[in-house]
Amino acid sequence: MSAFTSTNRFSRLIHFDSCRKRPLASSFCCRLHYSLLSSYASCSSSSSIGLLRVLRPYPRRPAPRPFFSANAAELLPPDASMEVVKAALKRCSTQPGTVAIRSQQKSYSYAQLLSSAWKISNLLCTGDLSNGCARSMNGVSSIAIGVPSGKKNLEGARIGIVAKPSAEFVAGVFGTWLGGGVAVPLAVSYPEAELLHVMNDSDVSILLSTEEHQELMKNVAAKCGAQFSLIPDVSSITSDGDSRNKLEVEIDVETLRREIEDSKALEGNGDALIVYTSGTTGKPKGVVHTHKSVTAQRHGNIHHVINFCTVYLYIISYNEKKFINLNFSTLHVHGLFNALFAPLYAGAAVEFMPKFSVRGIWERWRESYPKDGTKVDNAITVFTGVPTMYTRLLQGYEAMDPELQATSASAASQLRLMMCGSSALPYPLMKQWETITGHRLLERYGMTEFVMALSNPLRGTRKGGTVGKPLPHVEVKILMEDDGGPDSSGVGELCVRSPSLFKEYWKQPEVTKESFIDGGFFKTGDTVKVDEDGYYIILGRSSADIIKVGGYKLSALEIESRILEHPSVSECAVVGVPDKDYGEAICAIIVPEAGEKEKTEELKPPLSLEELRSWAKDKLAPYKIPTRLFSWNSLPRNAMGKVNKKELKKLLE
Ligand SMILES: Nc1ncnc2c1ncn2[C@@H]1O[C@H](COP(=O)(O)OP(=O)(O)OP(=O)(O)O)[C@@H](O)[C@H]1O
Repeated sequence: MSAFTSTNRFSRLIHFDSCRKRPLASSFCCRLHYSLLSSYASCSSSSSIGLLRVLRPYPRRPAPRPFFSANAAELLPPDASMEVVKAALKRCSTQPGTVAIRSQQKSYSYAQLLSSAWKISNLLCTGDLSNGCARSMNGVSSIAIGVPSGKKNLEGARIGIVAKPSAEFVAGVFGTWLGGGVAVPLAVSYPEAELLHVMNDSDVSILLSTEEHQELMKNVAAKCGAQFSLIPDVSSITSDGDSRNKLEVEIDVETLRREIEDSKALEGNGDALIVYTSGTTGKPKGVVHTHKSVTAQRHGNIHHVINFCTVYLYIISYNEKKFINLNFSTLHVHGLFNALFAPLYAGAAVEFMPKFSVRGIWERWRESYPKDGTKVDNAITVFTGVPTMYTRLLQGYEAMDPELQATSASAASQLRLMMCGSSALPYPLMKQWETITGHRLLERYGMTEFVMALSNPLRGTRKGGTVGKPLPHVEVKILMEDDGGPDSSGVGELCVRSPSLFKEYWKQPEVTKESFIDGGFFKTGDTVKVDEDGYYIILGRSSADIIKVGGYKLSALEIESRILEHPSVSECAVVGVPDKDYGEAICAIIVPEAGEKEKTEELKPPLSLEELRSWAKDKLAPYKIPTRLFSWNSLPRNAMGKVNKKELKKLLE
């Protein structure tokens, strides 16, 4: 451990790395009360938790030793995004038929994916429609663009990609990279105003999309002065590969490999992606990720790809080599890096479900592991989601009849790994999921700006209410709120330095500059502390989740997690609202359990403030108990399932 004082004399920076344990005793400063985890320490895994009224527990999985696999870093390749393409190319040479993507009953091999990407890249660069790759659909030519004269490739031009999660989406991204462009994934579901904001902000010059969105997207492209083109369909194994003989396929793959390698398209210098933040704390910002980060060079052999590969490297070293990962979103880093690039890099197949469907997921798990306990070919083995997805899946489970519950729980228990991230996983939700499926969710902490930084271990103790420890090569500091002395609360803003850090906020040099402190550490804006075992506890966004009541600073996430234990509460958000006496008052907004809603008479809320306060008396300190309560039918959430608390506060005004 090393501790040092920052340039701000009121702050103190505490420096950790992944190998070290907790730096300071975090005794509580008298008027700072953060105790997200400590309050759980006394919870048994059974009846005291209201939400745990669940059936058939599965045995806990054995939790063996090391926190992070020691040799993970040695396996990491030297640059980021393009490394995924290189790995795909290698795989298509050595195992041409290996499935990369499954979507809507079709399978696409690594070779088919790359072949399409290569065509897209050529067409983006040359505008050549004569090579037979581009098709004409309803009078709209696919890829009819070409780079401006005098340029050898796209030279960093931004290529917007609007497609549901599909082989075409992946081919569009890979094709953009091979052509030297910067991919800007855009959501089909964005309202037009938001699409226009992102397109204009990132100066998208070419918009790629698929046939089903072409009318809307042509319009959007025209409004932004961008060119529009369709992404050619990627041929699938059933429609193409099966009908040709093995030798023919192998010759094609070899030619493709040579062409791509000879073209130097794989060098991949410069910017690779612009991903927009969720906009939970403000307008979405364009986060620029590079192929090869400056940090990676500075660190010599430490590689940018680490974050999205690390988890999969663990899995690889675990036992079997074949995984199928279920993915619904390619818009944010969780879906894009963790559930797409990482598994493709690792040689897994990614199965896309066009949109999140509770029934569809349970069905897919039951199909994967049918009643008799057997596992089918192409069974889903890995699942990663945001907490709201697990809440919805639980609601779906509760609505099933007992027989279906039994087969569903049994199927889910047979997946190899279930992960959770992107927002706080409430402890009651984690426990309930574990009771039903036997999986203790592997919770991680990440951000658009660095993908992943902290993680509970694949093998080892996964501590509820914490996000584990820094991943290998990730360094973190806490910018302390107090003087960091012996009575310090240990609470402060988390700062991260990692080979995977983004390069900049697109066209926002000032904001970029302000986001870093000396030494290249990025200020996350999250308030954290470290527990006695060195596990990090996220107390919440400093700007939205830390409520200032009188002299106390309280974590909204802690209070939410407690309220969720109430048997009548299905969802909950806690915010601070202005209060003339105390500065802020604690306001809880709950969504009642479905059954409770039905039981409730029209005018009587399912849970009154008095009932909540009296129930919470022995669960929360008096100053943490809400003084205002609203019961709503749903909480406003963004595409990532996150509650935008700034917007929520406006609704309460
Ligand atoms: N496991 C986790 N537990 C608690 N919070 C988490 C976890 N993982 C991510 N987060 C929260 O999500 C944030 C990162 O999400 P993202 O990059 O999408 O930005 P956002 O905060 O949702 O949007 P914006 O930056 O536009 O406000 C983190 O800063 C943190 O607040």
